[in-house]
Amino acid sequence: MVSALIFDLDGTLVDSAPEIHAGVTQLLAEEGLPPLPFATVRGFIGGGVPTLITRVMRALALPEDPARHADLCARFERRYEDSPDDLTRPYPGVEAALDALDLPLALCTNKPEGPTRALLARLGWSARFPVLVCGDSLPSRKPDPAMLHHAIAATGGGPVLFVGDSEVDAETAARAGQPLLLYTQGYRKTPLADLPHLAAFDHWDALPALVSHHRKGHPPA
Ligand SMILES: O=C(O)COP(=O)(O)O
Ligand SMILES: [Mg+2]
Repeated sequence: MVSALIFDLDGTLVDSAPEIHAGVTQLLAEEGLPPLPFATVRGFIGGGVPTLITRVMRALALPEDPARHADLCARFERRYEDSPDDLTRPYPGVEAALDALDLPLALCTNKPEGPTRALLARLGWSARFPVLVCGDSLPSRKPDPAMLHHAIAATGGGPVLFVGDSEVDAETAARAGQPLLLYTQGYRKTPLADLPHLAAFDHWDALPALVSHHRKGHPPA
């Protein structure tokens, strides 16, 4: 019997790619560097801010420089938390689906805690997720399974269903031995068939019934 639902955030509950692209674009402009295409930056989302900045630096063939990387991460995160563009929106049907679920909900996101809390407050979602495990909550980030293990422990020990959108989420679920419900409209680049998952869904309207179907038997991942 499933006792909690654990959600990824970016690309799963919300489309944050326009905001992340705007932040990267401003950062690059401040550095006197050209912008990267939207689709390129969207494809860099999923591993957290340090991974995003590493990918941006590589895409522009910038030399590996840990001090510059740290500086760019810090500046990106400051802007991310302030969200001057306010471009991030829930995917269609998310709020109704969350309202319909009668299980404890938690977030397990590689987005840092500051921007996560600020976004939840802007969306009026702060009370929805009593448990938050964010990209800077623990020494490691997804796909290391520690974040998911932490979220499971904090929601009563499981069993859980993990809901995510990306290669990172599929690897995290597999390494944690947990079943994944895969949202197909996020930032995944790999064909669905190549990612381990219990079930997939294209629209949030389908999620409550999917959860009802899987919560009783809790089939193995
Ligand atoms: O911040 C990211 O890169 C991704 O965050 P997510 O784990 O919520 O998809
Ligand atoms: Mg995601």
